[in-house]
Amino acid sequence: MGSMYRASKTLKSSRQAFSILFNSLKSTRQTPTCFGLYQAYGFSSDSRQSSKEPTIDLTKFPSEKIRNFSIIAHIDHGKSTLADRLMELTGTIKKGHGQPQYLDKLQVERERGITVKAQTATMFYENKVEDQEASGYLLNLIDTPGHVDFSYEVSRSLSACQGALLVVDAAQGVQAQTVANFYLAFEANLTIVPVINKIDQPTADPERVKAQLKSMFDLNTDDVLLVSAKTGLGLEHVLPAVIERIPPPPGISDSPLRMLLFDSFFNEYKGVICYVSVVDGMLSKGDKVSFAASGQSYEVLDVGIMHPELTSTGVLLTGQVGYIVTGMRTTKEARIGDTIYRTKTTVEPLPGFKPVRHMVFSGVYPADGSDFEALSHAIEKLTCNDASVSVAKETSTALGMGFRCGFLGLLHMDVFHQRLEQEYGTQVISTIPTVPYTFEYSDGSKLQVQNPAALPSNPKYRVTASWEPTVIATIILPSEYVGAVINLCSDRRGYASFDYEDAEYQASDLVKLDILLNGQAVDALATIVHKQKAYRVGKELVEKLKNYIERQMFEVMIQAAIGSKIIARDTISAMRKNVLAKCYGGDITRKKKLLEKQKEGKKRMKRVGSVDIPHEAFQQILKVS
Ligand SMILES: Nc1nc2c(ncn2[C@@H]2O[C@H](COP(=O)(O)OP(=O)(O)OP(=O)(O)O)[C@@H](O)[C@H]2O)c(=O)[nH]1
Repeated sequence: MGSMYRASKTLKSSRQAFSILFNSLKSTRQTPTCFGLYQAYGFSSDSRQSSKEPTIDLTKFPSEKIRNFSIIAHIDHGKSTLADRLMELTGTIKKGHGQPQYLDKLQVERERGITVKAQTATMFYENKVEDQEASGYLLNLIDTPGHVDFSYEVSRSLSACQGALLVVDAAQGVQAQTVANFYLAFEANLTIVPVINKIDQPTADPERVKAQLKSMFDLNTDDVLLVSAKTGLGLEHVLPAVIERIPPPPGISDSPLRMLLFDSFFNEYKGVICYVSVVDGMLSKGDKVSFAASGQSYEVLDVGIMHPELTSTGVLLTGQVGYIVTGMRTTKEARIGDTIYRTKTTVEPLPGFKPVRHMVFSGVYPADGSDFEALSHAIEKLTCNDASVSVAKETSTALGMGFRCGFLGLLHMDVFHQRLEQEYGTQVISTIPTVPYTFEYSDGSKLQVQNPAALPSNPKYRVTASWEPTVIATIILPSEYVGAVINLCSDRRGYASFDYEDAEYQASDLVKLDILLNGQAVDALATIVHKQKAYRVGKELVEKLKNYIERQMFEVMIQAAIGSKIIARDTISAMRKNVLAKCYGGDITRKKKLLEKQKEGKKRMKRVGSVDIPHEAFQQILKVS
């Protein structure tokens, strides 16, 4: 790679423009299986049933013997592999455990080879300093996702840490998410330990990467650790550096208990499991605790650490990170960022987390309308493990009852759908993702729209102005590609796995594009587009729909319209389809089978007016750029 070029560019970008990236990221969907939740969330079969006495004595680890750190990096720079090696080195997992990237526990993570959930592991390590006796330390490691859509996971994880290993690929050097994650850690006042990984690669150039770290982040080149998480080279220096450079957690052990609820998940047997970091004081099993935001109180039924599976310890001390089980039944009671304290004491609540700003909204509907309740339960449980999704009920004439969900980006949205399928066996139809737009009418009123269907097609007052959100995007690339990337940016109105932050709304010429079937608008297919693109998008939508809608007993007219103006149209001619035609009136079982098959087929259809639309049509429309 040549010299680095760093461009900050305000990209007028509705996230629709990310669809190329999104499509390339869409994994091959596999037959949904209900993934073993115990495995996914680190319950060994032991910890499910046994009330074994804790064997780990955490009282041996006062704050000065604790280090809490995250591993942060750009995608694929080797965080999870490094986490594996550190866990092996400390005996937390066995060498050759047969499952690389151990902390990537979700099926979606293993299939896509990316981390989407931050995972914590507690390790015990004997640190030997020359001429001194070895001393035992408790190290909490949090492996974090690299993709920008999951940066909320990173920022929450950092709140439970005092330091971070900033991992950089020795060949690729500093990339967009290296920069973004560095600043997240820097702003959180964490001590940063730079680690150049993959030095075993033939194209590795650690000296160049060291120079980047110095020039971009002012990190001292002498402090940079050189490792290969693959071969184990240089790894022996990592944990001593963590202990030496990262400060212990600053809490006060004889102050009243204060804990931060930084993550949670739902377990069918135990209810909600809360991941906590003990800021002050200590907690024991049987204690009564209250949650500041929800106002609820509970008895602590189990308390322990992630070692790396949930392991009861009976206590958690100041500075430690672990889990608590309280018998909490509904996921709504666990509000991420909440402060937990001992009931009947008064404490200052912790600052919690910045509210999430959702970038992309889409409707999520059960593929079979009757599964609404199942979808509702699945979403409730999944959002317990992914607090960055917003959920509100909505109804569509075409798709029935469902939810409007807000996501941090298109990859996040896609992963959420995949988790619904894989972990809860729920098949969903999602509507075209949209960013939130604002419209102003001639009477001076303004409308914020997260769902294109909610925008009147023929409003009472004329639209006088419209705005779309923008981002400040940072693209890091070798200088020889600058021209090509700038062209790509202006053409796609925003593209790449770059980093971005919210900027203000900008005026933009937006219109609502309706899709009509035999004159009736399909609310689930409505979209808001730029006026100049409306004709092309309308034509594409009509063509795609034509390919997916089968011939029916009558003619079907497909139209794209802006208000009352039709901008594209096509027709599917009528066909009489009699499934029993080939039965010659004889075999009754065969007749029944065919009718059953037809009924099944109908179930996979959504009816708009008199027209049946297959589920696939809705899924495929997502792919329109
Ligand atoms: N050659 C070489 N490959 C490595 C090394 N460390 C990791 N890898 C490979 O790099 C790829 C990505 O590694 P991961 O550990 O999944 O990277 P990650 O940073 O956790 O990825 P995300 O969580 O998706 O951001 C895998 O194929 C690893 O086997 C290394 O030291 N040398």
